Amino acid sequence: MDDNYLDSIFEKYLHAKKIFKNKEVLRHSYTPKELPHRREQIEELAHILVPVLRGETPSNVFVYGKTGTGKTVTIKFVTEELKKISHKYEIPVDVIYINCEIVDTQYRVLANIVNYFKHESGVEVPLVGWPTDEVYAKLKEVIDARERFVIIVLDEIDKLIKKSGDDILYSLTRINTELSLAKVSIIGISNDLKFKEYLDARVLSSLSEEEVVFPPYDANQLRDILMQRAKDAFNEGVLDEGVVPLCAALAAREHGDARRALDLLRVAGEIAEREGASKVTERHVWKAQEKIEQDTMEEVIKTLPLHSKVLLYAIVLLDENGELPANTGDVYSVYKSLCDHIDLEPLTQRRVSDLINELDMLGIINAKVVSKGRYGRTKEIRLNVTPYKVKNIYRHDPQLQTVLTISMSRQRRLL
Ligand SMILES: Nc1ncnc2c1ncn2[C@@H]1O[C@H](COP(=O)(O)OP(=O)(O)OP(=O)(O)O)[C@@H](O)[C@H]1O
Repeated sequence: MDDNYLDSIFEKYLHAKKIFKNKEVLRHSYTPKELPHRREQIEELAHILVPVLRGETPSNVFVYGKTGTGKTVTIKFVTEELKKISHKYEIPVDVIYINCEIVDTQYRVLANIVNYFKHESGVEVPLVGWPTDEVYAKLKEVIDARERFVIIVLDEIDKLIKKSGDDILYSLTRINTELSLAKVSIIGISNDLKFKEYLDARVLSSLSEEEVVFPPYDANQLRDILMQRAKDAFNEGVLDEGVVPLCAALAAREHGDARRALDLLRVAGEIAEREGASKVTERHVWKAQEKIEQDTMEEVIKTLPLHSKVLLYAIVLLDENGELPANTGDVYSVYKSLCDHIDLEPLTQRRVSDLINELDMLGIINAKVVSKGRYGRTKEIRLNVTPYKVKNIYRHDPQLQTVLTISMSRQRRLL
């Protein structure tokens, strides 16, 4: 390789203006000192929690809003402030934050709460193994060891309820009647309002004694949020004027998601940095948008349930064979042959039709209903991603190994 060529690359990066001052500021885990456009929600939450400072139990709260509307960051911000001020008033407050996407069973939630106090109580519940009743009994014992307020934040509470039912909420929302010293309140956070349908009426009414709604941000609000973070994240003068407004406008179009807006800004900066550019421009934002969309789609395809994966693979085979658009019946028969091939009990055609709608909603395929005159209506199914891409994503998927090893000629015979 030409030495001069490498030299010039090193020179280019060495002399490139540094884009980021502190990239951490743009990460999801960073809690900013100010939260523009969340004043109303902060005040509502403070109003709900203030009884703590008077020695009274605050109501349970249900917090609802679409993804990226600042629910988690606002709750963390308000509970941190509450801890500070209650310290001043010498009122012991513990805030236990649990992400139910990760901690998604009744046992694990209870164990997490007990283990939060392990330094004080000396009790540590193992990840599995104890009878749930025993963990619950231990939880009451450690919490009630002294007078205090315990606020349990259950983030993504819908995931927990869908997986493990609402028994846990039934116990936790009633726990105060079984305690003599401590007082417990629950803050449940969700971006899926429909999950309330899964709750028993009594559980629902005690969980949502209070409700705080987080509306999506509009483009102007996102712009303020980005401006405030950009100040600390980027070096002065490196952001072209149109960059922040474009990130804000693109994220507003998506449903006002601040996380998406921050990702766009960060990825645009990273792309500019990699190019050795001295400024982040709108072109970098468009590239960032493309990259994020690709990454998201990949993740969605990777994490589909098994039957949807097999179904998608059937559509890929039809595409490779030049047989798209196909109707539900055609897709079903290839799906069924693939299931037989890997010893998987096929779902009914009706259920598969639902899965087709889901893949359509996720944007992976396009299923358009077309009228066939007096023969009724049918769906025309097309693939929205390249077959190569799907195959590449599934190449290392252990669940699909048997399907992937079907030879080309065999695949043709399945069709
Ligand atoms: N008003 C705001 N000011 C500054 N940053 C914000 C604001 N709102 C949201 N953010 C930032 O946007 C990102 C997403 O926010 P957060 O995680 O709180 O959203 P969420 O509503 O809990 O979303 P999800 O339901 O997907 O968990 C975080 O990085 C957060 O710091």
